[in-house]
Amino acid sequence: MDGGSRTNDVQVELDSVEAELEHLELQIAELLQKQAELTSRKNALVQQLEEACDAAQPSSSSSSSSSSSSKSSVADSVMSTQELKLYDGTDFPWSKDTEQHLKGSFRLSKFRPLQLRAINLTMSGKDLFLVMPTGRGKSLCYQLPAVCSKGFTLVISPLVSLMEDQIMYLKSINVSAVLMNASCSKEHTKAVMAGMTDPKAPFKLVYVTPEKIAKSKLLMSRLEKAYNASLLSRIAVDEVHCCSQWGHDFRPDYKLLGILKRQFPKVPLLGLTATATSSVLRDCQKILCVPQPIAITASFNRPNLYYEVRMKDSDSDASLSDIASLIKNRYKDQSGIVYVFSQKDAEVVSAELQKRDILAYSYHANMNPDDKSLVHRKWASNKIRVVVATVAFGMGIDKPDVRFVIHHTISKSIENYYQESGRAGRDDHPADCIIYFGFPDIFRISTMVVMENVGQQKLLQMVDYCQNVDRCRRSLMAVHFDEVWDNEGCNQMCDTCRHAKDYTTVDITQHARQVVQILELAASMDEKLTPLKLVDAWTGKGPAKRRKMIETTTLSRPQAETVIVQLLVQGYLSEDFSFTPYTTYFYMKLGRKACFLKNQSHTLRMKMRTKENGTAKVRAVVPPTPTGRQADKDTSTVKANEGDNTFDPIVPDNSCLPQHKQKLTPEHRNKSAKRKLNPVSQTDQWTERWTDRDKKLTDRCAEEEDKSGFIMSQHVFEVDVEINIMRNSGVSDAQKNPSHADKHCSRNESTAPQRVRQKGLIDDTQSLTVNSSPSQISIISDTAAEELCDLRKYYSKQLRRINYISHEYLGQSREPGVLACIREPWRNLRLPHRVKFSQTAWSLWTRVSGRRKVGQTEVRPVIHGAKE
Ligand SMILES: Nc1ncnc2c1ncn2[C@H]1C[C@H](O)[C@@H](COP(=O)(O)OP(=O)(O)OP(=O)(O)O)O1
Repeated sequence: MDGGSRTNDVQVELDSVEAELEHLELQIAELLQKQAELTSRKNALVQQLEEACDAAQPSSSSSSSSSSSSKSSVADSVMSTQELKLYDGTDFPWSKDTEQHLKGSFRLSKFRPLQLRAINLTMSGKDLFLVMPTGRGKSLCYQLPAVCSKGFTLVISPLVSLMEDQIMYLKSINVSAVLMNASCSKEHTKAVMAGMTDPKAPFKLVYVTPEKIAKSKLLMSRLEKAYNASLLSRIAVDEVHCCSQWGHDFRPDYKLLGILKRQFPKVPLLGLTATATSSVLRDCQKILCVPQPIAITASFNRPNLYYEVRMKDSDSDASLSDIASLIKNRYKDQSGIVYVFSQKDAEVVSAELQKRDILAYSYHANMNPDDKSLVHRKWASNKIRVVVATVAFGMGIDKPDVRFVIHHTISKSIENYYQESGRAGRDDHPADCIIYFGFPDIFRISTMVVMENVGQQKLLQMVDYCQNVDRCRRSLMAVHFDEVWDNEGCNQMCDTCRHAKDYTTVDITQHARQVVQILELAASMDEKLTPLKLVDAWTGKGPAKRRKMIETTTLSRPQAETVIVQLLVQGYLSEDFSFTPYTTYFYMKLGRKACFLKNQSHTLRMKMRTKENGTAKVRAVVPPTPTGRQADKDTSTVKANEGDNTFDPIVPDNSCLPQHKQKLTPEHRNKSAKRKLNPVSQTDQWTERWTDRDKKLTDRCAEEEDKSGFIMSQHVFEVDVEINIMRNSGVSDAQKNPSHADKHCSRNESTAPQRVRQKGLIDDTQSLTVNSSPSQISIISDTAAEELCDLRKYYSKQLRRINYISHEYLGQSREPGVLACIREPWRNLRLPHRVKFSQTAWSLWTRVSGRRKVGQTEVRPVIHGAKE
């Protein structure tokens, strides 16, 4: 057996092993997915069973209302549900006192679910993590115990404004509380420090920032004294999720709070948060050095909130008009927040709403504090109805009658969304939470969170929440917050439950394959596509040359975007980032599951909205009646984002295949004739076309290398190639001094987009001779040099290839033209598997020639594929 055939055999076996491995990976992924589904189902069933057993056992607890809305995770190992229920009782030594202060000091008639349990647990000296939805009354769980205990409670809170709000409130109910932060006067700090060790306890709560704990040794020594005198009664860590890097608001100084439990082990610690998954809680437990905390997690559910996602119109004016129409009709005279992505957006959107006769003010971190507090006060007193705000308007906003929270741009994570939207309906009356979900917004946020630990992952979860019309919005949140959820619990208070009949499942396998094909093609051309370019390419926009090379889709642009988002969320596509000193670029690339699409049996489905909304009668949120119930009225007829949030059904048969823009070769015609005789399945056709394409590319390369000039055969592409020609007369200075031009050309190799034009080194009018061995010399005309330098700045890597390939490709040609050459060709240039120089040259030329008009004299050989 000769060397050649042995290599061949090895290659064949390698291909077969690779194919088998790919198949196995597919099976493994599918099995893993199945395993995840079953595990989640199993957990749900186990939990149901446990709850059934608990219910069957006699309970000594006096309160049952709270238990149904809670679950415990970290607590499981420490206390059984049964034991926990004991803490719902009112027969503790402190029960009378707490009851009295609840009504007397705090002027509240009764506890909300889980408040009593949390208070009893912390009063018993237990360490506790309390996860309770925003606005449910977590603060009471440490404020009331503080009032009922000897000494003072240390409260660690992330925001000074939040502390100030609380202190103002506590003062209004005659509970003494102080705060200490970096901007407090020396006298104030001294007085607070002294008060900490005063047995008369001049204050019941001391609020500090985590930074203060981390930085002030004096404070630690005072705390130690207070601890030794048994005056440090409790430590409350508000927004405890800030400890964990996996939480959505990680604050480095929270990581240092472990010192508290290490120094004061006997003091009960109470961590509070509205949003923390069990893994975040475990992280917090470790960071805070709490050996065996009890976790009480209230249901995340806010039954009075209606959740809705609307597709955002690509025309920003249209989406703003839609928001304005909602505010003026559905939420007439009611209070609300419009959350936006950036400070600039806050200003633009508020100005646009004002133009539409809505009294909306902007609010963002960059405003001066007086302006911020003015906006806050005016809004709180209903002098203005709408605040258009960034996330800076978040923690500590406690207006009870917020009837709507509209997200002009999606939040960066589900946790963030939950908190932001949770500002609505704190008075327990109905309120709406609406997101405007726009395709480009995903990538705006993506570049912002790229540096965050799990920023991308969290953003994709948020995108999934918006895109997914398969499941109740509450159930998606429940999964996120590790809560077992029964869909019935939604009570039609989300758009997917309310419009369930308007959705249908469609097969998007073929569409997915087209997208993958475009990205593969782009990769083979060493080109990166931004999400918008990808949609452009797929929907038939962009350079004519590219359109001819790909299968464009018949889907509308919003549908195409929906499919791409789905592929991204499901891992068929993934993100690729490129950093420059000035900005971050976001590109799409194939995801880990893209290879599955080559498997004929692999199908991909998604639910889409099929029914046109038309002029929708929408529920008008009317001010609550005195009984707290809100009447649902079909009074206002609003054009509810007409047509935007609906999709035509994507027909899951061959009719959805896009038109082929490629010219049919005789060979293709034969093939299609054969197909008519022997029909193959759609997937077969695809696979055939796919492998056909790969093979053709390889074949074409081989042929190209064999032949001189621009003769293409057996290829379906039709490409215009422009070549810069310099006339054959004389040798330039540059030619005599190759290094000169070389230097000129390679001076700036930065890939950062710059548009500095280079001054010519060579006279434009000079004519150059093409050397038979171009890689040995540097010939370059002024114009070509300028062109190359300019292009190099964009595509330095590709240009190296162009330069080199130009000579490989054009050097032997009979054409007297050469674009440029470089002294040292990139001998180690690594091209993707099976991609040859000529092929790469071809694609680069195609692209570059589409982008730039080069040179003084142009030859435009039109190469028609498939013309032998
Ligand atoms: N038992 C109760 N009965 C009636 N109102 C209550 C009760 N407990 C608290 N509240 C009110 C006080 C506040 O106006 C409002 C929200 O309480 P608060 O403690 O600020 O919520 P929270 O701390 O859970 O929200 P956030 O996560 O936004 O900080 O609820």
